[in-house]
Amino acid sequence: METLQNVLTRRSAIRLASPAPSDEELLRLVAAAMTAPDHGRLLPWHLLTLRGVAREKLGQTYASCAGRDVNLRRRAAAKPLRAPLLIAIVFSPVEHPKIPEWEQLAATVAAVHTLALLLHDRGYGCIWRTGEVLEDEGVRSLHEVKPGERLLGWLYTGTAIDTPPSRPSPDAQSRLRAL
Ligand SMILES: Cc1cc2nc3c(=O)[nH]c(=O)nc-3n(C[C@H](O)[C@H](O)[C@H](O)COP(=O)(O)O)c2cc1C
Repeated sequence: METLQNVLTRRSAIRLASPAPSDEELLRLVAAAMTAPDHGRLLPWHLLTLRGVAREKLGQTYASCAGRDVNLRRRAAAKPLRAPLLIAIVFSPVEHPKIPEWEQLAATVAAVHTLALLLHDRGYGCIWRTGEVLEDEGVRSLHEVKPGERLLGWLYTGTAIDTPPSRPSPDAQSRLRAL
């Protein structure tokens, strides 16, 4: 796909079904996403894939965050099952004399968005999902998030079921001016 076309047609996909990329295909895409700009080449992030039972485990952890109400717990447990593959994003900033944490976060987001564009290029859909559960100790521990690291959410990944509603064209002029 031509780059401009890729960027213009990428959308967050809310409803996702199989197929999702295999581990092998995903590894190739992650290798390509690692070329995103990254001051100092610190690669201050890693990804975790959750498929099948791992998604169910995450659902159970969500349910325990949802309180006692059975319906709320059931709904929470089903959330990670909305896509065949969840790619968890873990931010691992390092102490660096010249590269502050915000730059490391920027590099991480650049890599994640590059991955989203590459998934789109391969015909897959995804959506970056976050929420209060990111701070939950059970969720952090399931993802083996260490002190000083931060779980940034998940790329829910698969094949988009719906055509997304159109979005307004961005008003680029309001965001770009000469000094
Ligand atoms: C850091 C980040 C977190 C996001 N978290 C959520 C989320 O929790 N739930 C959700 O529905 N969308 C989430 N999104 C997706 C945005 O809602 C989506 O990108 C936005 O609505 C624009 O839609 P588009 O990607 O189709 O252009 C997130 C996006 C980013 C970049």
